[in-house]
Amino acid sequence: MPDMDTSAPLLDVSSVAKSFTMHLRGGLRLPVVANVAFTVHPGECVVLGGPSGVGKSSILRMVYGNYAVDAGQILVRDQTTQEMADLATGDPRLVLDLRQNSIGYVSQFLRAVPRVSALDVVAEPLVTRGVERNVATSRAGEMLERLNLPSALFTLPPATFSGGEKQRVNIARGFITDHPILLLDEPTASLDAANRDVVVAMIKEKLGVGTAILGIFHDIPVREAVATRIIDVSAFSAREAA
Ligand SMILES: Nc1ncnc2c1ncn2[C@@H]1O[C@H](COP(=O)(O)OP(=O)(O)OP(=O)(O)O)[C@@H](O)[C@H]1O
Repeated sequence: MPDMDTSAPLLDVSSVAKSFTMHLRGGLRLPVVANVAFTVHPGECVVLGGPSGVGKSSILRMVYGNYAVDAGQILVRDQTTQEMADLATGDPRLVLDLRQNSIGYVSQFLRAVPRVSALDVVAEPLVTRGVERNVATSRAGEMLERLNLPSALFTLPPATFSGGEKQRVNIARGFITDHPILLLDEPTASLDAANRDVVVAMIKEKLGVGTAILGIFHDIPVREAVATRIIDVSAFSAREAA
């Protein structure tokens, strides 16, 4: 594998703009952000800050390829080739490849799949990467134990779990792989103090091994504990500029 160049960014966003078109409102265009530009280097935790509605989640979703961009580049270091690949203009296949190897995402809410146990939900990203199922399941169990999920829940589907239990399953699933870039959308929003501390420790471990993290953290103590840099997304607001 090529050496990791720690001075080079893993994520390089430039000139990104996004507006939403409201088709049910006669095609009204709602500008959200423009000229979004930042980089994230190995071992950095860059936090997107700023008031509600300013575009933080939209930026995270564009970086994961969930929202199309109107303009700009989202360069992601491809773990396989070590080249920068433009996720903003790439085809869906490139987006899926990057998600498999290079960029992970912990959304705010778990998308519960009926009848799949919590253990299997967490183990699945490892299994799809070729890890033997029993090894993946045992790793998943360790992650869930660390996050204090009662072991009686391990074999149950998370659909009926509490908000905080679902969120812990989601975090375990997002942290079980070693993607070099990790996107976190308020991973501690529904957690109690003890579990928040576990997640903060898990984030710091990721940073320690050179993972580049981009996240949204409304919880101020968590943000202060993990952020290496805070970007005020108001600076990219397309509404103020309009
Ligand atoms: N799919 C969508 N369709 C239309 N408008 C959207 C869509 N997603 C977001 N928006 C609008 O874009 C703006 C930015 O939303 P976004 O969720 O990115 O803000 P945020 O900074 O993450 O807010 P919060 O801190 O409240 O979560 C909001 O005005 C929102 O209504």
